[in-house]
Amino acid sequence: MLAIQNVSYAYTKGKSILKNINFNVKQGEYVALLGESGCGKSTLLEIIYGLMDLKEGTIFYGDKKLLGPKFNIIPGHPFMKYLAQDFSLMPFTTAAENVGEFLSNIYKEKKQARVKELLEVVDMSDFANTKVKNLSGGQKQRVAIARVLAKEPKILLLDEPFSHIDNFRKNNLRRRLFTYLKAQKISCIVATHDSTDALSFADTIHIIRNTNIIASGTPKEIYETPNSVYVASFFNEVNEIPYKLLNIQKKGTAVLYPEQLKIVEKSDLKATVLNSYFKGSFYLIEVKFHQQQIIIASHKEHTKGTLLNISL
Ligand SMILES: Nc1ncnc2c1ncn2[C@@H]1O[C@H](COP(=O)(O)OP(=O)(O)OP(=O)(O)O)[C@@H](O)[C@H]1O
Repeated sequence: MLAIQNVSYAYTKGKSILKNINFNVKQGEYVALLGESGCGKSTLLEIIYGLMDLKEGTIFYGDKKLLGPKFNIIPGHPFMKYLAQDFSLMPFTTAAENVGEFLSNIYKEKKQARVKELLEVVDMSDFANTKVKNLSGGQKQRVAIARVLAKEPKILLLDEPFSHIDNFRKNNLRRRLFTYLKAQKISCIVATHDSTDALSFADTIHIIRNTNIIASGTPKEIYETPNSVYVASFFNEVNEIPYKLLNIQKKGTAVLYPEQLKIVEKSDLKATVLNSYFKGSFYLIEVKFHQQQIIIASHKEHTKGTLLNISL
């Protein structure tokens, strides 16, 4: 449906932000772009939306080549909506008016029903008649999400869509929004730092580093077989332990999440407890293993100085 082919970009000559980016997005697919701050996620969304002219690379929507502002008087495309980090709302009108701004006034009842439906998706029905300037940051963000959905885009580009929303609401909102998008077969590309956005909901994750996509796959593939510490560290704490310290006859270093190390009754591998951190349903135990500090998940707390037997 959407094909991003060999896209490269530099704001200033000789300083590449993105190099040879390639990926496809199918109808109804949710693609997450994950990467550290400044790696070019927003730039890529802006390019896809048509806010920048490309010197290298092409973007196709089906057979149609998408062009930048040089060729489009009004940048952007009718089938695609982009939610930037600044929301772009009208502060002096109500949440409902913002959501309905681009909907036709000819069919008033239809418009009202659509606005109501979308405010329900983002759990903002109670604030329908509140002026946007009187809403909190998170509430504004929810109105902005409803607004980009109003005209039933085929593709949605979301830049850190839940960054202002507290955890209590975030999980609920994510479930509602992504269920809605799947049901409507709306494709979406989300730029995020938040691993939950990606792990729990995305169909495909692309991880960007130093101008390139360095890992792509389903959330399960990327989580279970990360190709580097950078990739793994988006999802969890990570330990890098030389194989020889784990008594494994292999060159190199193992990349292990805390839950991949176990505390057992007996083992040749000994570690001394430095700290226990309560994480709600489990503890993270920081231990000294040889000269290294590593982190192990445990269902119970361990007191400082305890000698633990550990294994893989
Ligand atoms: N208009 C611009 N002119 C020049 N450089 C820019 C411009 N916009 C962004 N940059 C630079 O391009 C790089 C990528 O920025 P971008 O906003 O795409 O990153 P990001 O991954 O979305 O970051 P974040 O997660 O912090 O939002 C950064 O080094 C940034 O300083």
